[in-house]
Amino acid sequence: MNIVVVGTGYVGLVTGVALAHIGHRVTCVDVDEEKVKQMGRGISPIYEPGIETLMKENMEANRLFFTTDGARAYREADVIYIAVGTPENEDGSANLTYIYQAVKDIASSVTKDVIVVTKSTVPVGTNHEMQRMFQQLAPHVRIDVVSNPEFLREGSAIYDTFHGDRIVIGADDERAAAVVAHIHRPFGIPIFQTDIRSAEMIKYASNAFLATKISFINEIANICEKVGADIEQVAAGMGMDQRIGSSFLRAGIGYGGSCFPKDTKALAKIAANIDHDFELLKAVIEVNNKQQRKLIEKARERFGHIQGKKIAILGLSFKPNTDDMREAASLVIARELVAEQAIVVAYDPIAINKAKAVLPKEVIYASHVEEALKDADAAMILTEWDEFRQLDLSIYVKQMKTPIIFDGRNCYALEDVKKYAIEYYSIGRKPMN
Ligand SMILES: NC(=O)c1ccc[n+]([C@@H]2O[C@H](COP(=O)([O-])OP(=O)(O)OC[C@H]3O[C@@H](n4cnc5c(N)ncnc54)[C@H](O)[C@@H]3O)[C@@H](O)[C@H]2O)c1
Ligand SMILES: O=c1ccn([C@@H]2O[C@H](COP(=O)(O)OP(=O)(O)O[C@H]3O[C@H](CO)[C@@H](O)[C@H](O)[C@H]3O)[C@@H](O)[C@H]2O)c(=O)[nH]1
Repeated sequence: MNIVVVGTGYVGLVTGVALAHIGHRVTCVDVDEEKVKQMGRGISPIYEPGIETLMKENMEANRLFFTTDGARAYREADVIYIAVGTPENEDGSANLTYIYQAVKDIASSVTKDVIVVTKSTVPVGTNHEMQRMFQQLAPHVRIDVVSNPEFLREGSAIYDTFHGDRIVIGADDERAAAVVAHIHRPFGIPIFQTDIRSAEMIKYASNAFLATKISFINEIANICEKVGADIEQVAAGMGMDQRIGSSFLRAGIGYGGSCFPKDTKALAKIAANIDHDFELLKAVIEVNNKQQRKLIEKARERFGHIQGKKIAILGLSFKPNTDDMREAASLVIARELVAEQAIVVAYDPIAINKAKAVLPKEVIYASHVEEALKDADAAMILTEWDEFRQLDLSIYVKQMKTPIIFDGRNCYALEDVKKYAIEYYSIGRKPMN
């Protein structure tokens, strides 16, 4: 079977590589010539653990190809996966420009029947609109649209693709659903087949639910700080109840990334469009916006004002093991610190290059942790990279002017911090000073 993947971002590239790895012949199409050139040399344009090894292996086995020539790829395809971006419009709704462009590109090229599988996250009704467009733009062939939302996490995308909890297939046509199920069967992951609209909704509802768990635990953390309870203990005790589950109960400075922020807003907008006021979800979003600024509040409380203070930021990406800066808490925090005329020195093991393009120009970059901490008045930990979790705490004492840590990801056990002359403020736990 000839499979084509449209868009080689986090989802498209991982999907293409994984489908090739289970034996399919896969051509990945992107409009970005530079990216395609890089991938043709076996270089991944994104940082994702394990991806380059799998890319090279499958390219060498002649199963994985990269091209900008979409027209040719679509002509020869049996199944086309769409994995282009669906970013946020100004009003919070999903921007479907790239989706509809891909539909037009495919419709103008295909000469035989084909199945189009939508991996991108799209609002309910979009796959049916795509189906309608195909019927109008390419009436000479049969094109079946299948919804197959993606659930991988950045930083563990390869693992998630091979070990996911479910593969959701939403289809109107049984034959098309069977073909997509057949393609995915080698993964050995349970397949949940449903109608298209439910499949589209499963994706938004799943992300909104996970975001709700995070905002919920963050609110509990905020209360813990005031009543003298410890959020780590509370989350551990809650998580032992299997009805609650222990995952996604890590309190911190909120969720970021390319999905939760935009997908929660898009779902609130989907609801608003049918005159449903999704109050709970709007509160989840509001709590997150406040939570991202928590360390600034703590610093203000501690210092009075932060003008002229040298602040070391440790961690810039929205989570560890990725260089993705989309909606990272560091964007909000660095901007606010710079606006208050603090001196900001930032370090991240992987994301500095991407960060330079989006953080204020006043931010100074360090090439290692010690350099960032040197003579700093305070450190703010924004991403829980292993490098920070495993850092010898004496380094803070040795390097900083005043060893004051604002830890937005609860990287250290309080008993460990207690052994050092460190002032330590974290999330949902008592301060150590
Ligand atoms: N990033 C994630 O972890 C993740 C996980 C699950 C679902 N999703 C969803 O998957 C979709 C893709 O997300 P992403 O983060 O991979 O996006 P991305 O922005 O990283 O990549 C999109 C790619 O599509 C390419 N593209 C755009 N229009 C094209 C066209 N007409 N033809 C060929 N290529 C085209 C772009 O050049 C880009 O390389 C989104 O809907 C997102 O919500 C993302
Ligand atoms: O207990 C937790 C878990 C996560 N986070 C934060 O939540 C954000 C998202 O983390 P994660 O879900 O691990 O990463 P993503 O790559 O954004 O993956 C989410 O978004 C993807 C895109 O839709 C989905 O495919 C995944 O299933 C979904 O987990 C990050 O900022 C994390 O720091 C917390 O604050 N506490």
